Amino acid sequence: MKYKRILLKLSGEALMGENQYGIDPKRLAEYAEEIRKIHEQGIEIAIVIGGGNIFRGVAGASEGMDRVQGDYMGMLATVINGMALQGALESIGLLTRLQTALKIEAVAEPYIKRRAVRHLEKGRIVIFGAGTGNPYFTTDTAAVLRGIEVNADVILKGTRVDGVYTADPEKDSSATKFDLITFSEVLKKGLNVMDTTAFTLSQENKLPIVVFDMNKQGNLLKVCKGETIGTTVY
Ligand SMILES: Nc1ncnc2c1ncn2[C@@H]1O[C@H](COP(=O)(O)OP(=O)(O)OP(=O)(O)O)[C@@H](O)[C@H]1O
Ligand SMILES: O=c1ccn([C@@H]2O[C@H](COP(=O)(O)O)[C@@H](O)[C@H]2O)c(=O)[nH]1
Repeated sequence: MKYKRILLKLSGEALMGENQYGIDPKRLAEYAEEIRKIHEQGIEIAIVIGGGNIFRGVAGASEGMDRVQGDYMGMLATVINGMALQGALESIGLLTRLQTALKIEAVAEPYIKRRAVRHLEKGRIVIFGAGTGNPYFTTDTAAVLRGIEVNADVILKGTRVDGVYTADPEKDSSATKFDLITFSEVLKKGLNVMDTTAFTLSQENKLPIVVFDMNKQGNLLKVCKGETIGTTVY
């Protein structure tokens, strides 16, 4: 395997599956199965999951809600997704821990870096919920932050697009995909597959990101084997 320890970023929106809102149990089960395949290869797995299938602070703010209030709601949405993923992983026999940046002690451990690392060393899958715990951030940035903190080898951004394109492929059908691109180019060209803060933090800490299609069976394992899947940002 190419990586010993990974930080997997899963899109909240992707959890909707074919639905318009919420969590599709079928999609959740598929993701759990993909994660099981890499776990059995001995890879240490930390996960950050988004909340876009439930709530985003900017969406609330655009309808008159206080932005900070909305952001905390978004962070709580990521905890709901984290709990759902935890349930799906445990139902197929994987050991997990959910740690949250906001204290919700009845359902999760508080985020403690040293403890997270110990869980990883013991082969437990660690899910980080509630993003960074601060408003005005995203779970992409949280993924890079936690990736750096637990010393992951790479950020694997599993999403519904199969890489970084010259423009948003969902809006521009003539956009073409990069196999490899530098952080500087991504930032200079304003490619928005992740937010600028996430890319900058990764660049400063020399932590590569692989953007790949998580909805294609076997892709996660292929990325971990080092096959050329998606786009590597370095
Ligand atoms: N240059 C680009 N290359 C590839 N994707 C791009 C680009 N610009 C914008 N995108 C968009 O980036 C998005 C990445 O998907 P993703 O589901 O991870 O978004 P997200 O907002 O982080 O999700 P969530 O908040 O639910 O976790 C896609 O919707 C894709 O269309
Ligand atoms: O560190 C963080 C992470 C997230 N938020 C809020 O949660 C939502 C959902 O996260 P996505 O990354 O968009 O999936 C986000 O829109 C923010 O409102 C946050 O405030 N801080």
